[in-house]
Amino acid sequence: MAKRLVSAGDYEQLLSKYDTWLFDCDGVLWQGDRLIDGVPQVLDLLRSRNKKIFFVTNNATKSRKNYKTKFDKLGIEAQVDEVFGSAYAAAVYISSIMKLPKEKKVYVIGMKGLEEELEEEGISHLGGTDPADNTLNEFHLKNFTPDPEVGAVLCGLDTSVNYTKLSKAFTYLRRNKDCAFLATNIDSTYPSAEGLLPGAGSISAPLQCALGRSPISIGKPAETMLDCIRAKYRFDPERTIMVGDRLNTDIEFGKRGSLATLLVLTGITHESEVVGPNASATVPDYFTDSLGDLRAAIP
Ligand SMILES: O=C(O)[C@H](O)[C@H](O)COP(=O)(O)O
Ligand SMILES: [Mg+2]
Repeated sequence: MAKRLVSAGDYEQLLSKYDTWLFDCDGVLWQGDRLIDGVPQVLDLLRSRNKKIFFVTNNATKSRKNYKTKFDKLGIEAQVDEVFGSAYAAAVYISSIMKLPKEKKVYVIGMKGLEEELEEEGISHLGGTDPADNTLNEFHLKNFTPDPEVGAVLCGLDTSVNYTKLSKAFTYLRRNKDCAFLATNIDSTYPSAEGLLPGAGSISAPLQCALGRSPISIGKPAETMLDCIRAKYRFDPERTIMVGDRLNTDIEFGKRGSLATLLVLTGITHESEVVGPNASATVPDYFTDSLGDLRAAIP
């Protein structure tokens, strides 16, 4: 049963109980570029109490460096090394887990930040922001010569997705059974400042439909990102809490990592999915309306 946090005492108890705080970004810190009220003050409070903070986002449109720029612009103290995004996790997965040979390439449906993380890991890529792929011209197979070195297709949130990119990715995957089908994440929707939009899962879904096969999804709830944090930092899972807005990614991710979980209602999930007759089977340990509520614990 999820415990709703209501009093200053409830928030103070959370602060005392957990030393490491993992924050989802979209729907928790912000909606699009609109900062959620009280977030900077709560993060400052945690830092003043010497808490370790990490940002763990499935949003693959930005690299860790891009996120540092966004944090700076929004007036939130954050270091690049505290940011773990699904773009970074995908690059690490391809280089260190899949061990894609260096001569092989990745066909990308995604944005600049994803390409930057692949480049940081020394992974060759094509597609993505290439102007030749970002066209609304008709696509004809007779005009397409697939690159024989493509060994994986990687799909992330791409606000410029089109038939050419989907057709090239489809052709790579259909013609080469050894070509890996990867997704940075499969979130169905994206919580923009003005409301929900199709998420990364809705970008790879057409390929899933056309191919009859699902991608390997690297972001939350998969443990890849937690493995990336574990590879760099030591933390006690019993004194670590994951704060998120989506039950089937953030809260499931926390549970799989044996972390405590706090759900906030400023993103995807509604209270009726947490308590009552229609509650989801994936129940957080705690929930509250907004991360900003923790200001109540500020002396
Ligand atoms: O569609 C997506 O990629 C996601 O909605 C998204 O961007 C989630 O980001 P997060 O909530 O993990 O920060
Ligand atoms: Mg979120």
